[in-house]
Amino acid sequence: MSASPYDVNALRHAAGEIITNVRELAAAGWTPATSSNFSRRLDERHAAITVSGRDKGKLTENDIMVVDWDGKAVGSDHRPSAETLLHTQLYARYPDIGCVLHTHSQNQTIASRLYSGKGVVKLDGYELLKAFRGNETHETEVLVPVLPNSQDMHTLAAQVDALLDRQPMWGYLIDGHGMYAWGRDMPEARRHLEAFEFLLGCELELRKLQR
Ligand SMILES: CSC[C@@H](O)[C@@H](O)C(=O)COP(=O)(O)O
Ligand SMILES: [Zn+2]
Repeated sequence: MSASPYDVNALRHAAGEIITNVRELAAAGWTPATSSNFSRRLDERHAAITVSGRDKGKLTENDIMVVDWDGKAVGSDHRPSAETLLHTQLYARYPDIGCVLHTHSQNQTIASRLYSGKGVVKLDGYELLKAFRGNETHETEVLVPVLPNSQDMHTLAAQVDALLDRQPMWGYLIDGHGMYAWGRDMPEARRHLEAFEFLLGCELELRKLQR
């Protein structure tokens, strides 16, 4: 029997981490109707990612599989997330990225609709901006790009790459779709995702009050 191309213990650990964290994100209502997908880097060529179409609130080890940077399944007959390329492009580009989270919360979806014309949500002056790695003061701004939605992941991935060529970022919105956020590991990716969610919620509430 040939050896596995990835560390099976690393997979087990990554799967446990995804399952625990995603259960909490799902309980918050951020993964409705089987939407959303989640991944964790295993090594310099492989990531653990959710199987396509599964109920993200009820994940088990069977719902997590391995892919390479081309988005191809490794050692599994399951179909990886339809949006696998949006995860693997980040791992391939940044060796220090260890976790990518994609959710469909109501705040993320509504903000993506409201700001798709501008193509960006500007977050500035919030203390919570310090939740993003590298920020040490509220006196800064974080720009959250809003990309047009597409069912063609190569098109979306090319747009993300073009953005990353211009500016460092920890996440983006897709119009009418949801949010991608990432970090060096699960706690950091989750902190970034939660900060985006909170701050987008603030912007939406402010818009209502300012009407
Ligand atoms: C159930 S509609 C949402 C999907 O089209 C997609 O955007 C999504 O987030 C989940 O796709 P999946 O293939 O399960 O990873
Ligand atoms: Zn999605």
